[in-house]
Amino acid sequence: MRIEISALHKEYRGGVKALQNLHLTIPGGMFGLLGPNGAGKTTLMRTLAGILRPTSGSIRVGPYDGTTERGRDEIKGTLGYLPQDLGMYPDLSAREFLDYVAILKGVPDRQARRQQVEELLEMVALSNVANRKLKTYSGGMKRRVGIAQALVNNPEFIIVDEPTAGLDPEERIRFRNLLSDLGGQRTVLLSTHIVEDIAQTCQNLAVMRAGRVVFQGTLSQLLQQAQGRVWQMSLPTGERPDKALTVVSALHNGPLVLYRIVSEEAPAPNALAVEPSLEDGYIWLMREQRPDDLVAGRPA
Ligand SMILES: Nc1ncnc2c1ncn2[C@@H]1O[C@H](COP(=O)(O)OP(=O)(O)OP(=O)(O)O)[C@@H](O)[C@H]1O
Repeated sequence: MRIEISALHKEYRGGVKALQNLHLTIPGGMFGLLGPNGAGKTTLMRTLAGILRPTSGSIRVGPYDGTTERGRDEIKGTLGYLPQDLGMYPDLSAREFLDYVAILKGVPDRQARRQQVEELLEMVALSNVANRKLKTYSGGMKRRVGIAQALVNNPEFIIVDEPTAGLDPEERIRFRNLLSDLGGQRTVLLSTHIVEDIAQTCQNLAVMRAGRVVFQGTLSQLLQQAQGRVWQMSLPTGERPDKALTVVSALHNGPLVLYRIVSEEAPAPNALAVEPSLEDGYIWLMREQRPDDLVAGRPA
């Protein structure tokens, strides 16, 4: 399912312009949305999910028009949403909770519900603990229940907002793999400020800053932007690179410190250009570029 957003604005009461002239095309499959806290990602997710009304602009989700009341209802019918702050009833078991969500989502037949709930529990590897109360679950298990509730009724479009925050590395990898599997047949929009989550799951991504999309393209296009702009140089401990430079990392090694620096020009005559990582590309977008230059292939 293809999603087209154009000239989207959202201004909150009180005058905060959370989305400003935002253009974005999500082709289908896994799609990453990366941006710092406050960039407007949650506002965009909530607007796409029909929870917030845009101030102006257009949204199309497959055949549905997200700017009309009817279109928003149709989108809700085809959408699964895992918000950042999903409320769960701590005294319900995962099985009871999913059954409850299925009732809310209009699966009236008890047998059909039971079958769906069992399939979902299986998919997120929680069948063997499905009768335990949710309050006894770890953070990672709760996220898996969260994705299971988003999958009730097999939606074509899934929005997942910051799903791996607070998870340990093993659970994070497990959750990412689960999302990648889902992206095989659906459109999955994954919003995060964790660069590694996107690097491991999405070929296509957008980067947001201050309510705008400042980059849209593939991972390799983002890396290309940072090509020739990532440097390594060593300085004796106690000396520091110029304050104006963007330092990505500093690795202490005996009497020397190895700095990784993102900069248009070589930061020192002996600095070596190195291959950029996705994190470097992201830092480059955040620190060095102007928003208007950046959307791959078309203006912001
Ligand atoms: N209900 C609201 N009323 C007023 N301003 C809001 C509201 N919700 C969000 N904002 C503001 O809109 C801007 C974008 O916030 P949003 O939550 O969409 O960003 P985000 O990229 O999702 O950040 P985070 O990762 O911290 O949730 C921020 O300046 C925020 O303070």
